[in-house]
Amino acid sequence: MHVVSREEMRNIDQYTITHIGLGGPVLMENAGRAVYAALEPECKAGDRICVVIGKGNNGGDGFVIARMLFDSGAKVSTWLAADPQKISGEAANHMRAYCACGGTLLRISDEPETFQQQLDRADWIIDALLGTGIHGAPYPADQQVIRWINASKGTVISVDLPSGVPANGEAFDHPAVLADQTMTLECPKLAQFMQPAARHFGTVRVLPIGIPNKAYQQVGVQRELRMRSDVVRTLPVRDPFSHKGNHGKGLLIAGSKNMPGAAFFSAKAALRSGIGLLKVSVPEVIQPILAAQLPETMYLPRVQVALDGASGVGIGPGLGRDAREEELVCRLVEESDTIPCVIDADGLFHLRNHLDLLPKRHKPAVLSPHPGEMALLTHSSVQDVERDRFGISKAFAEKYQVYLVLKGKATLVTAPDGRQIVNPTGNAAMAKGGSGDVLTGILLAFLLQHEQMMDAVSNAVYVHGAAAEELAAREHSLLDVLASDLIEAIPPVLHQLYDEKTCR
Ligand SMILES: NC(=O)C1=CN([C@@H]2O[C@H](COP(=O)(O)OP(=O)(O)OC[C@H]3O[C@@H](n4cnc5c(N)ncnc54)[C@H](OP(=O)(O)O)[C@@H]3O)[C@@H](O)[C@H]2O)[C@@H](O)CC1
Ligand SMILES: Nc1ncnc2c1ncn2[C@@H]1O[C@H](COP(=O)(O)OP(=O)(O)O)[C@@H](O)[C@H]1O
Ligand SMILES: [K+]
Repeated sequence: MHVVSREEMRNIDQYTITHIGLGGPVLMENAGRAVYAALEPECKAGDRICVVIGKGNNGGDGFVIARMLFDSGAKVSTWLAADPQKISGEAANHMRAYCACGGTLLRISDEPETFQQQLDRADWIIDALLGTGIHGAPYPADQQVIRWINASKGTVISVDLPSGVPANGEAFDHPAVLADQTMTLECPKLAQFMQPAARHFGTVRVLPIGIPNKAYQQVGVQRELRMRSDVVRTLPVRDPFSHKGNHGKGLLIAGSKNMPGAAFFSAKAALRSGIGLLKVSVPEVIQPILAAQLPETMYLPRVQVALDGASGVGIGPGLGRDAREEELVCRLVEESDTIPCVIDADGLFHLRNHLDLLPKRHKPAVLSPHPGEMALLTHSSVQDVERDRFGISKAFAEKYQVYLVLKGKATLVTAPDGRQIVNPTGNAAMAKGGSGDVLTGILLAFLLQHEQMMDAVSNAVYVHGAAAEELAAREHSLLDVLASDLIEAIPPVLHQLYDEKTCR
């Protein structure tokens, strides 16, 4: 499923209308019909529904929804936030169709008190005020309508976008609808994955409105939301005659005296994610503790680190920040030139002054910063990173020729050629020290078992988040999940995914 910017969505609509010949009224009819079909099973007989309509095409969708509700005998009141004379194009066609079917239009500016009363009594409020077309802050009259909607008690369903939210997710401080549910038309917009916009969406449903694939190809959309079916399709299949050497010989350089756990989490996650052989390089002082906890791996004293036949390397979790480690990180990034290399945490800290090593590699490295580390790598602030996750990731991945995993809610994976995949899994239970170390291990293991690096990285991020969801869905709350619990939830997640693979 594609993820689009405002401009891409407009071009896709335009291509569909002009070159494919599906007219604007058809798409609008499809959009309104899709929202109605999603809403109808949730409404009880006698529920009061208030449809709030703006001047543009988002309002046009609202007319279609109002018409279908009216025709079905629902208790619908339809409120216009604009002058009907100023409504034009497809929206005007659908306004006329609504009226021709016998529907009544009320203007908010004529009867603001009645509007507020009806909003207060409504079980459902359909927000079709503003969609992707808004520029800047909503006009003052619309801001007032938005405040009234937000003060209402009914369930607010936003059509396409919560009104007032900029589709590209730019930071804003003006009023915007706080939806309970957003029925996104055709495909998710960037705003759904960015702060502060994302908080306005409530739960999201994506409703297809019949845009053909050709339109996406023509516009050249390079962003996708990872679907479960993509993960199931691309997970590696084990050859029944395989042996441990076929599933990767990983070398993990992690952990220090004060952070032995980081090495443990990454190593155990790699083993749980299918790696064939794993060697962990830690300072000698912590080796006995780790060896007792994790007897499945081999150990290599930190002072003797060498690739020594490894087919993939993971560097960084809990590594430490001394000059010795900086040298080690640089050496390994250079020496592991032709094999997968995952760099995280302290590895990124050291690498920040040696980024020029990255584009020289034959096999692109995988970097997995959280927003703080990304700010360090780009000499910017966390706010700068969060303001433009998509743009900053793309520029960095292309410039340094790396796979970049920008972590957070909706972790974003970017390939060296600029393709981007948004991850849908995960929850706030992962907001705890050690979660990232688990991801490093899954990444290393998956890179050694997948054909395509983009699949390996995206599937690792998906499984990592799905493990947290699995825990929260069963015996855990969002408060009590530990990094070690995440590792123990990898098996049920993989079990389920492989089950789905064999069912196909
Ligand atoms: N065929 C299609 O393309 C399809 C589109 N679809 C639907 O259309 C939506 C996009 O429609 P859109 O482009 O008309 O924009 P929309 O969000 O309704 O409002 C823009 C209007 O608001 C105005 N306005 C501007 N800035 C403003 C502000 N700050 N505060 C207040 N008002 C402001 C501006 O007028 P202006 O004031 O600039 O004259 C303009 O008239 C999209 O989200 C989806 O729901 C679907 O039906 C599928 C087919
Ligand atoms: N609120 C959240 N929703 C979804 N995922 C989250 C959330 N908070 C953290 N995560 C995930 O948890 C992991 C945390 O990684 P990181 O910050 O590197 O942790 P650490 O360095 O402590 O191990 C990342 O994969 C991130 O995407
Ligand atoms: K809307």
